[in-house]
Amino acid sequence: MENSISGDDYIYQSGFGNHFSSEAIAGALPVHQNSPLICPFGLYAEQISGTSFTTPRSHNLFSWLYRIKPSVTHEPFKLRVPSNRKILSEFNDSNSSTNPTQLRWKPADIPDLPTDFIDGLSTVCGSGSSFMRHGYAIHMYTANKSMDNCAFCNADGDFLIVPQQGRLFITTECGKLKVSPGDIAIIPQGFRFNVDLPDGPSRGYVAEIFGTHFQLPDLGSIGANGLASPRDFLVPTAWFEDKSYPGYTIVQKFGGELFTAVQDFSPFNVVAWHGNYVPYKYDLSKFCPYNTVLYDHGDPSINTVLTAPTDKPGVALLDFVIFPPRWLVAEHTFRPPYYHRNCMSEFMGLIHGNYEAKVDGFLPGGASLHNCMTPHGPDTKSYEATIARGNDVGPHKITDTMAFMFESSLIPRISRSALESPFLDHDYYQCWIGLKSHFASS
Ligand SMILES: O=C(O)Cc1cc(O)ccc1O
Ligand SMILES: [Fe+2]
Repeated sequence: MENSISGDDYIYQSGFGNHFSSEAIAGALPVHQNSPLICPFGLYAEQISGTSFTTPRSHNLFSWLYRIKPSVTHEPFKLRVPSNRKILSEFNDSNSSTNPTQLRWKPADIPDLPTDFIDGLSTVCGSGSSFMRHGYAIHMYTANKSMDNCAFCNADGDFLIVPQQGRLFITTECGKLKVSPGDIAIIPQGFRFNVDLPDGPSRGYVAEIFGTHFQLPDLGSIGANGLASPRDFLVPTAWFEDKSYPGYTIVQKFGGELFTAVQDFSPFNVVAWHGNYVPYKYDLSKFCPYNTVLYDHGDPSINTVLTAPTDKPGVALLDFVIFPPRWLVAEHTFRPPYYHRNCMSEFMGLIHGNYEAKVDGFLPGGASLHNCMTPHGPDTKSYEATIARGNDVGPHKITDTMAFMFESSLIPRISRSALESPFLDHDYYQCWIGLKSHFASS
């Protein structure tokens, strides 16, 4: 691949789970070995692992980075003051509550004060613990300024970032990712990255998973093709800067706390790398939805983009599911989502447009949480409108919509800041109160 220092910095390699290689300078990757006595161009070899060394090969994740200075070259980590106390990585009585009520949040305002991606992160809910390597956290962010002279490193888990407003130009140790609303980005545990906000005001959602990584769902009887195609996942190409940066700060999230370490050079000094442990992005409009073509409503699992598994087959730590534009064709069928209570817990967000189960109140940038076994479904207005349209509706395409769900088998606790948020919609329950009995026994 061409060096990206001049010209377009955003050159990608494609494929999910490949073992990639990338050189910003031809010849920078050692040939036939990972740790030569002296690496090409005098670079340092450094490995980053995403799984234990002995994880079976099918799931083993690691990359080799060839860099100008190794990432260890920094002053000691110190607890950052002030830390961002709104970020949680374990969930207990002291920081969060259980709550079976249907919860919904209006879109949060973008702050007036200068706020970067790190300071703008706030945990909504989650379960388990980053220390125990099992669990997840759902955060949201609002930000208005680029990260300046600093890089973020999350030692706790992988980030799946869903921008809703404003593009994110993310520089990683493997290269650069341009992520627009409608795209998602995955930054695996441990990678250093910087988020630049070219559009200013930005808002979005983050699912963080502890102890495992995202994979493509099995397709079962769908066959070999469909849903998210491996070739549509884009991985950066090597990009580096050989610059001294006095006071450059690494902000390391470790056990939910933020630590800082100062160094005098850019962490984006990787001239070449190879491996399968990589940041990547995916454009949700590339998703190829499958669905019912005759009658009834398919379960939302049919729209799974990525899944983070547990040890139990078919039971996800966290599924990332989307509700994209698509044709609805089912006959004599209530086409919106059915009423239901789910043993899994459902956090939903809306990237743009409207969601088919809610006529109003669920807005782009907002969120809802329907916890384990909490009843939910279409609001009164969407139920009545669907019934009023009757049976004879024919094929209909729903457009201008992109809702998504983070669905987990672990029951989330809700953070204090989310429950005390001025954006919490205290009247959410009202959207179902008007559902009338249509029962007629004769
Ligand atoms: O609750 C929701 O809106 C998400 C959802 C959508 C759907 O089509 C079926 C089940 C489900 O949980
Ligand atoms: Fe649901």
